Amino acid sequence: MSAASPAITPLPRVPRLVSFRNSVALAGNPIPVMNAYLDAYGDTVSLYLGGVRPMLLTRDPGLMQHILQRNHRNYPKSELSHGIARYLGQGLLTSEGSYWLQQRRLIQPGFHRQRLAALTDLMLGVIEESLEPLAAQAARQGGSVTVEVHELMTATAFRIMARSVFSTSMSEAELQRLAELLTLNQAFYVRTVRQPYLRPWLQLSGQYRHHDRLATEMRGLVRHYIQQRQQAQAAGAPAPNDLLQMLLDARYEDTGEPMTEEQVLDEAAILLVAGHETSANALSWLWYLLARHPAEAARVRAELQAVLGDRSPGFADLPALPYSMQVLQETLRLYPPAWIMDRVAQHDDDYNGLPLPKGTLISAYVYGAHHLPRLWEEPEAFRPARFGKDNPREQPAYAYLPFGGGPRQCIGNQFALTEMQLVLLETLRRFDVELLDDAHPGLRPLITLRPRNPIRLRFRLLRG
Ligand code: HEM
Repeated sequence: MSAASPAITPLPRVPRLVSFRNSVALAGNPIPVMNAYLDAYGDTVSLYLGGVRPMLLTRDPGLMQHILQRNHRNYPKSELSHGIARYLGQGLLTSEGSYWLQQRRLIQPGFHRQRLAALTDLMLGVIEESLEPLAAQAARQGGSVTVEVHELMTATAFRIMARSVFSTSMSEAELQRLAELLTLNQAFYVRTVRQPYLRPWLQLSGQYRHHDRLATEMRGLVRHYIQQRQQAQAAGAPAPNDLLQMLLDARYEDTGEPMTEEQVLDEAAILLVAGHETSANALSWLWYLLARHPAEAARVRAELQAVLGDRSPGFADLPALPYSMQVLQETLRLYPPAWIMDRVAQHDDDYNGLPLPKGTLISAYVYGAHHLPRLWEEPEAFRPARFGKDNPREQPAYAYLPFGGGPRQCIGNQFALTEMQLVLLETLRRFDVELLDDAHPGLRPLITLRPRNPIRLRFRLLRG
């Protein structure tokens, strides 16, 4: 087959009846269903989402690169991604075309290294606030405390994000309500996508209206913080160095104008959502893996002791702690929070002989590529050494894409890696982390890949 004129290859198709029969299983946990389809039919397969919506599912790195990078102009996000805008607004994550590009150009500089370095202290403060009560409780209880790690990491990552955006601490009740509203709407949205046949009933039973009200409440909470900031500044308060200030200070290159309050609200809400749940899930899986693999935890601790001695890490220390980064990279391979991404063909196209007619919905199955035995030796094994400098990567481009790829790659990837590295190091400086329950927590793939069941671990104080 020549690269210039590849033969047209008919795409394997999961029969519609099989798609429909599996739609309930797919709604519960799509990962085993998708794996089974791809194992049976090949790396790219066509199926019916919920037995209704035709879709092309792929774990082929080449095709993923084609839609995300090489020919990205032809592949905007699909209605699956845009639909969430109903609950989140039109921010970077949900917008498209020239509006997206203008916003990306405006916001990208806000994530430069100096800002990240400036946010490090704030992150360390939040981590300290999360760990200190646990250390105190462990000390009272003879040296250890039981932790449900997904809850702890969600609260920590949410606080890090909320403080990075808004600086001033929100009340605990507001934080919790905000997190709850985001979770409720996300779960509802995913249900409407995976079980489209339920939509008429959800409409009739007032579920859509209810969730619209929750979205209004969420926006109200965020708006309150924006207005508070504007009032403080009008009264001459100094400007904090946080992401909200970055959004308020940003000026469009062509007009010199700032964003409207609605735009700032949309972008702030998107940062909160995109930035906390992804990291929270990655960190939860990280603790599960390290508790399962104490030798790996010991290796991270040895590295941090050698580099930091007894002190906390600063931003400048992080590059000197490569093994902690490898542990994160391997966690993101095994449990990529953004486990699937969707795009839709705007015009007729083809890839390596595979016709991709206008309107084709394509799901880039990141989890599938990260677990493909053809690409990864013993793909289910937790082996941070894979990402070592001395271990040349053998995978093709786009075999590993926890932060996506192409122009819509995650804007917060450095932010996330910094935050996660700090959580990892600060926790291991204080605690040994032990597994309480041998069972795998299971997967709950919503928009992000959560653990299905609680992950209960024992945090044992290292000193005192
Ligand atoms: C482990 C943590 C994270 C993971 C795995 C992750 C993953 C991703 C992925 C895969 C995309 C691309 C989605 C697509 O192309 O369809 C994305 C986009 C995005 N992420 Fe992240 N993310 C993480 C953390 C963060 C953080 C901390 C922030 C904010 C501080 C953030 C903000 C965003 C935004 C705004 C976008 C949309 C960018 C655009 O379309 O221009 N993410 N993220």
